[in-house]
Amino acid sequence: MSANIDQLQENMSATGAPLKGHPIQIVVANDDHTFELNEEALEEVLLQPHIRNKKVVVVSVAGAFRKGKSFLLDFFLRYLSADCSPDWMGDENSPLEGFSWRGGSERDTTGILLWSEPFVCRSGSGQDLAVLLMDTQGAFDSESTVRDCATVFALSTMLSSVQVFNLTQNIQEDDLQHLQLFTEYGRLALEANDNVSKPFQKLEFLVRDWSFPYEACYGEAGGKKIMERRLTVSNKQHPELQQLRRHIRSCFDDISCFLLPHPGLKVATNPHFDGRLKDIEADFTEQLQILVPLLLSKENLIVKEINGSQITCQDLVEYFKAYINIYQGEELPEPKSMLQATAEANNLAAVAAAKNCYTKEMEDVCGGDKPYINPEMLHLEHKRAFDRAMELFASTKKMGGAEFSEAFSTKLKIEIKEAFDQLVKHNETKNIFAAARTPAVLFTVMVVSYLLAGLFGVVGLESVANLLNLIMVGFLVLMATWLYVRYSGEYRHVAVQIDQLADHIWEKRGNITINDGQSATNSDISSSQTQMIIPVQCLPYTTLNSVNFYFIPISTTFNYKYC
Ligand SMILES: Nc1nc2c(ncn2[C@@H]2O[C@H](COP(=O)(O)OP(=O)(O)OP(=O)(O)O)[C@@H](O)[C@H]2O)c(=O)[nH]1
Ligand SMILES: [Mg+2]
Repeated sequence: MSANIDQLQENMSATGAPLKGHPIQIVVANDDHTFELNEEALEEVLLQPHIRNKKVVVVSVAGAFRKGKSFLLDFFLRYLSADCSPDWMGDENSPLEGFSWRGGSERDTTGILLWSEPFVCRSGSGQDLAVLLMDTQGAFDSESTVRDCATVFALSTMLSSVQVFNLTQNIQEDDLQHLQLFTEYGRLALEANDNVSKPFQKLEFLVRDWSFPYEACYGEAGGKKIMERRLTVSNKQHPELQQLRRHIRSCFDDISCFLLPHPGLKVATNPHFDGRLKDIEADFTEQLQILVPLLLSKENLIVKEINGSQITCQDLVEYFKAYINIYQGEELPEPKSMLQATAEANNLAAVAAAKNCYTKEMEDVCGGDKPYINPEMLHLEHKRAFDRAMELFASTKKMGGAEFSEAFSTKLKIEIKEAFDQLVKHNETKNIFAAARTPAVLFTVMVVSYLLAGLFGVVGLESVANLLNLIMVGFLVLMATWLYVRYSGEYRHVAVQIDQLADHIWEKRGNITINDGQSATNSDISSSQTQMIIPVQCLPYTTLNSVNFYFIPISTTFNYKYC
């Protein structure tokens, strides 16, 4: 199928004119669900000297798999090969050739293909245009993800001037929903997304096997009737349906519809059918003779436009490269199936409800107007509220199954943990002792420095006394600065630094105890975490030596014992 451009086949078309060229895979679908551009092949097709500077017309056929897309494209090929002559259908015994098509239930076309030889056609205005035919991988086969289908549809819509949306039997609501999803995926990728100009050009709904000609006749007129019915927005419709219709209309400059009859049982069911006209119902070929010129006759050709300017084959190469890059990257959100999107939505709703339950419970315990609560109690309350929230999440009916919900359950746990951390911090700020920690620590250091300075001054160690005085002044400045910042609300980062220093000293509080060398007992040292004991014996006796002095400031820091 993925033939090489070097091996130019020269098939004979049904009209007797040589069918020059072959299908060539431009976008390759890899097994790991990535898409790759075959740049070399693309350039060989589009940079041929006789067409590279010509304006380009790109006609693509896209839609569900196994619905006769490639088969239809081969009739387009016949028409263009016959230079749009009226008897382009040719003789009734020639097999249909060109893009690979076949019967059976398994998918055939993968990725995106172009016909290797663009057709040069003179437009109604006398300009020579290069016409390209694009075949696409069918959507919704069992091997493709939603993302694969959306990527192929979006890429082919972005790169074509006419997108034929191939449907069977009717235009159903799910067809419109998929069209909405796929076009939105394409629109998202386009940078010039101003929501005013329409991103794509012509969309042709092509309904195959139309079985109700008594309701709407085959062809364009019947198609128009059906399309108006399906795409009309009315106030009676649910807003969701209205929005879907507006979205589709806002994506394309022109939308039309064509109803094709069933081609007959030989086409649909005979494994030996090779596309010859004599096996196809006359109704079908008659309508085909109307449809193909509607899309490809010289007067009806639509040049590919991007951002309002017509582009050449050479420009198209660059757009192919740019667009495929977008779909190879991670910047676009993952398009989801309806079930997945719905399951995600109701799991997220369950997470929100459970988190709300937790927040409400905790607000009753330690909300903004509630007083400080003991941290252990707070932890117990948190556990209770957490269990209730998790129970609520588990008991809420959700789509997607237990495995799918697992990720959301983890998300809920993380969110509750974050909320609890915030509550703990908030609770801390309500503790007036904690709030007073910084000034208390600073004040304590000042007083201790002052007392020790006096002590050292008396015994004649002036330099030590001066150093301690300096420390005291330093802490006085810190205290003044801290008070100013707290009062004015300016230079808050300075206050944060001072708080950190105070916290650091606070944390070391239990480690500094001045003792007389005797072993400390619980009764004479209030801090049970004594680790470093500095014997006061190393200090000379002072006037204070007879005073048993425990200096324990508010919420206690240092334990000094002078004997
Ligand atoms: N019922 C019906 N069958 C058709 C029609 N046109 C072609 N077929 C048959 O549909 C089968 C599939 O044709 P293809 O052209 O390979 O279909 P496709 O959409 O390209 O399939 P994939 O490449 O797998 O996406 C063939 O057996 C055709 O004979 C049609 O209008 N109606
Ligand atoms: Mg195909």
